[in-house]
Amino acid sequence: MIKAINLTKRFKDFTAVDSINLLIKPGEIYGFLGPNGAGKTTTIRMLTGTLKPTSGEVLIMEKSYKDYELEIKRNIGVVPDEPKMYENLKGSEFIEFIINVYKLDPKEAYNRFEEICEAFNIDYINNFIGDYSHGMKQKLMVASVLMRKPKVIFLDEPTVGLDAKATKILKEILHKYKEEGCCIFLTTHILEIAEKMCDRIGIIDHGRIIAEGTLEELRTLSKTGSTSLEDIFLELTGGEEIMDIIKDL
Ligand SMILES: Nc1ncnc2c1ncn2[C@@H]1O[C@H](COP(=O)(O)OP(=O)(O)OP(=O)(O)O)[C@@H](O)[C@H]1O
Repeated sequence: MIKAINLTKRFKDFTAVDSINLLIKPGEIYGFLGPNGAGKTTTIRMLTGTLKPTSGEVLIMEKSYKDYELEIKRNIGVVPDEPKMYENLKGSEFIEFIINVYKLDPKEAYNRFEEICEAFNIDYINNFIGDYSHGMKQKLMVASVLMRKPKVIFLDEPTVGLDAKATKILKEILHKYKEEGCCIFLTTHILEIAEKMCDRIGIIDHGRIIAEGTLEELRTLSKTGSTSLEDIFLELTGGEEIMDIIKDL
């Protein structure tokens, strides 16, 4: 469902994403991890058609953005790291806008939206988005994507700003969608989320995928025999040295 072939992005002479390959299937939750600045958001932006790769190719449901941009965009849902919404719209107007843009059946969409609002405690859609907190915007953005039930969902740091209950609900909904055959690609710094939710994990560092596999497969890469994703992540990305520095502080 999601395929990246030698995907590369250069900003002038800096290579942010360096020839990465991905293959993510229906019914799979793929966690994309990496230190700050590793290339996660740049990758998501290329996978979702908002940033043109320098070279390489992205295929979503075996189609490329070059030839099928609109069709792909109708079938994917994107929760960006910063929820960008029109601040002078009310939440209800934003939802109406989404229903119109995606030509959704209004009755069906509103029914689903209401259910999601109940689950996420969204009771503020008659207020202006400009007055929402980051978490309130994030919940509305997540709801506007889930309402459409897209076949492929990309989430960049989806739990940032969400409270514990909303995080739990999001995890449950994503699990349900995965069971129904949806393909989910998410980035997170919360390794516990990756550990518990993801079928496979890819670790990117300096623009290159340095490890990929199930949690079991990643555990075999640990030189110290550790089974915790946090230890494996730090081993692979050089974070262990930092622990030595902290000891000396
Ligand atoms: N438009 C841009 N112009 C120049 N450099 C950029 C641009 N966008 C991203 N970069 C650089 O590309 C690298 C990867 O950035 P990216 O946002 O993909 O990292 P990330 O893994 O998502 O990081 P974080 O976990 O901190 O969000 C960084 O060094 C960043 O400064």
